[in-house]
Amino acid sequence: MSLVRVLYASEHGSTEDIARRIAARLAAHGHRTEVGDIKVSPRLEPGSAAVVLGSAVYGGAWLPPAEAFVRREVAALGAQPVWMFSVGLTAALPKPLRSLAARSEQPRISRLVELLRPRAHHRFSGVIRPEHLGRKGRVIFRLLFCRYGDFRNWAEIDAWADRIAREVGVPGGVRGPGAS
Ligand SMILES: Cc1cc2nc3c(=O)[nH]c(=O)nc-3n(C[C@H](O)[C@H](O)[C@H](O)COP(=O)(O)O)c2cc1C
Repeated sequence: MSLVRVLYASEHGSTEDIARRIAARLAAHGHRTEVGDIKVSPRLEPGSAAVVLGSAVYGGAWLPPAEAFVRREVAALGAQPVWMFSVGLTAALPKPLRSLAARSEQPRISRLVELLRPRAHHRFSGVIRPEHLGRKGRVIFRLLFCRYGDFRNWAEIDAWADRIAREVGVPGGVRGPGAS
């Protein structure tokens, strides 16, 4: 059974949980998986047949270690199918802003997607708590009518992982940005 690496960068843990859930789901489909924290292991270990790569989004960008990882490992990643996911706060926004944010371009992340040309790039909602923000951030958050909470949609995450589980090992004719 070929190995699928699920690699993540997380600041407060919500992206790590999503990465572990994706890996568990892939394992449930019979794939061999390994989960890795990019901050701890900043190189792509050899031996995988596919990679699922995700980062929390801060200031419209992936966390610096995740961005650096993509740029450093672009050649090795290009030799195997890659799926990307970003974890942000779309669901924390008030309704009128939510769909706008979901559709809006995040240029720094788009550049990574263009570089890696993953089979898919998916944006998940994560977790936002008052203690994650400074005083100014909390004021802005309130002024924008944002909500604190855990907005992870596990059914959506499972469904995405299930699609990956089905596609791993299928020759890569569908390779392309495929942002969703
Ligand atoms: C200071 C700060 C800045 C953030 N900036 C963004 C952002 O630009 N875009 C976004 O979608 N989410 C943003 N978020 C939300 C985080 O991506 C979200 O809380 C995510 O779940 C964090 O993942 P982690 O728990 O793995 O660190 C921000 C959160 C904080 C605390």
